[in-house]
Amino acid sequence: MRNEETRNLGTPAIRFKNVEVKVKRKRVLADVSFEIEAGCLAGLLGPNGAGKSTLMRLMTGLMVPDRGDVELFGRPADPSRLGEVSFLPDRGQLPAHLTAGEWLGFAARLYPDWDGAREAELAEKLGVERSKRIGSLSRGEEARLQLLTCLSRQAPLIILDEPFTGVDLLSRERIASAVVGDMADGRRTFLIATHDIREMEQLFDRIVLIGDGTIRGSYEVDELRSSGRSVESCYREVFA
Ligand SMILES: Nc1ncnc2c1ncn2[C@@H]1O[C@H](COP(=O)(O)OP(=O)(O)OP(=O)(O)O)[C@@H](O)[C@H]1O
Repeated sequence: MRNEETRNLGTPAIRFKNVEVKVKRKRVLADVSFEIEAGCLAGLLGPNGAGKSTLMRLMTGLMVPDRGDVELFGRPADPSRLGEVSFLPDRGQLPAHLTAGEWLGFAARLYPDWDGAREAELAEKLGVERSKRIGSLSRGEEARLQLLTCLSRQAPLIILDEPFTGVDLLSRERIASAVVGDMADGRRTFLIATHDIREMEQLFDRIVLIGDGTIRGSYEVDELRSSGRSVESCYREVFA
């Protein structure tokens, strides 16, 4: 668990209350309620098609629920709050004709909260080559550039949807601890949807499990460990 003194234990960073979403008359989220405390690094875990990406899109305010409320830091999620949210979408596409360096220069002008010093430090850690054209990047290289873009902002809430898609095993481990773990100092809140449970397990403060559009449980990872369980064993118990 992060340092309690730096965690805001008051208003939750994320709050879903009785949220329902239908897409083409199919119920994708049903009566979803959970909270993530500010300063926490939380994992959103669940099988394919469980509703993780839908839930994350609701937080950007770019999608609205059919029922229920989504709040960030005590106020309704809304597109006007995108300045507070750094979002890495699951199928985001960067402009293929730009080089990585040109894209980063554009992003620095686009986002008022861009941190140039952090960008330089993370570019090194993530091994991003500025001269490469985005259209010529491999999936894993593009994923690193997406992560760099997202983490170079100072937004208080960071939402990452499958940040490691295409990234090789050893790099996933290194990026998880040296990049995400280092930044999770209790001052910002992370929600990360991932299937890479083993690499992320040590970093999570909380996990929220979702299956078939409903919340299957929300657990403090310290409490899980003190009852002799791991994130992976809990996932298996719930979804096996
Ligand atoms: N635009 C859409 N049209 C039709 N069905 C959709 C649409 N968006 C989402 N769905 C459906 O909603 C369900 C949840 O999708 P979602 O992308 O949120 O799942 P997920 O948990 O992120 O899955 P994965 O782990 O595979 O990325 C799926 O059954 C999906 O087919």
